[in-house]
Amino acid sequence: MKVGLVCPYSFHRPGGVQNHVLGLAGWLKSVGHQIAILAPGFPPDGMLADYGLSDAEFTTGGKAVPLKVNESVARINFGFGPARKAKAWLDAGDFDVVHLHEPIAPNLSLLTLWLTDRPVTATFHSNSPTIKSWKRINEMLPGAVRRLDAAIAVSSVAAKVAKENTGVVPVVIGNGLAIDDYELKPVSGRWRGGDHPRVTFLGRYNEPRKGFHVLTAALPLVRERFPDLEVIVIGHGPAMSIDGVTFVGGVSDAERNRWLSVSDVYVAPQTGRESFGIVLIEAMACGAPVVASNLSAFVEVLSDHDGVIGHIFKTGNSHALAEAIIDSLNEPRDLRLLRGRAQAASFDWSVIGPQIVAMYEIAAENRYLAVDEAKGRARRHIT
Ligand SMILES: Nc1nc2c(ncn2[C@@H]2O[C@H](COP(=O)(O)OP(=O)(O)O[C@H]3O[C@H](CO)[C@@H](O)[C@H](O)[C@@H]3O)[C@@H](O)[C@H]2O)c(=O)[nH]1
Repeated sequence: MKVGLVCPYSFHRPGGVQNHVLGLAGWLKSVGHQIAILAPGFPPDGMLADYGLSDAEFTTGGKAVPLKVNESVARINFGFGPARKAKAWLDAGDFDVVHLHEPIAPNLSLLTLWLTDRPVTATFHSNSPTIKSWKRINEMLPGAVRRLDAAIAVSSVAAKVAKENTGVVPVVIGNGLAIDDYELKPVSGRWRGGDHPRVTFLGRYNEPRKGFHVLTAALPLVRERFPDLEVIVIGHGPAMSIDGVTFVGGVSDAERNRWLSVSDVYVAPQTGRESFGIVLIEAMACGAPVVASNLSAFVEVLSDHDGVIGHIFKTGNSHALAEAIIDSLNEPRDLRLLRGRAQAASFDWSVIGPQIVAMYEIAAENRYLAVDEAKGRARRHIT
């Protein structure tokens, strides 16, 4: 199958949707499909190669501009320039299916949706309260969302938001990861990475919704019990200095996984609007015990047949977070290692990828039926 994937967010840095598109493209290619990616920005050196992709498989949709949305900064683009690029990419790609991500906002995915006559599958990633302007765009331009041939959401909460914003009822298929890229180190001593406990935070620490402030406020309480606690912060953001906290910056995926594999607790203190929580899966893949806020997407991702893996604390409450970290540090390090790893493996691309391909097949069938029906209507109109 020739698959064209569109990501509306700039590829200049890692992000949940970007990584999902890259991972999916890499897996599709590995099982024999032809892929092409269209997204704003330019991927940094090595980013495509890390996923087994070549430079020729990426086309830039132009420069992105930062826009405040969903308590985050989205780097997206829209307008005639990106539309021209999308049209040229569609013409050159001659795709069997076009897979758009987040095509409900004014962005490159929505432009591509307007421009293509091919079967379209969409994935909804967002968990933001209904955005009135988006809802209005979808009501004003019913051809846009109704044009989708198949729809996916990454979690139940993302499906609910998609339905509220567009009326579409998507099938839930989570984010994927390549489990073999994540290192699972055996536990040999009291602590996973040396002679003292280590807590790790991962993500855009300057974005309030990622909840880094909830963690920093919890640290003094945790240190009363574990004075030698080391705190590692992985992620892009402005220079910051906090006593006892090491900012390692934006690191490669391999380096990120290495830190996670020597962490005694991975803390996810996000305060809301998470649609899935790929970071939890990544941490569990590396064997890190998880302490996470009580967000519905997080609880869904952390739940296996025996209940919730790790510790959930009251969202935004630093005291509850401190207690959860202490409880987690007091448990044997290997308690949930294999259970977390098994949960992460259930999101391996070998599991998630075929479900997405099935949605491509549904999109092709639905498109065929829609075109056939339109032809029938035209014939009835003529006779
Ligand atoms: N290598 C590396 N990876 C990083 C770094 N910082 C973040 N990442 C990676 O970037 C990805 C996104 O992380 P988040 O910050 O948690 O997600 P988001 O961009 O807000 O994504 C949204 O969509 C995702 C996909 O559906 C959701 O999973 C997520 O909950 C959220 O709603 C994860 O794979 C994470 O490991 C870094 O410095 N280095």
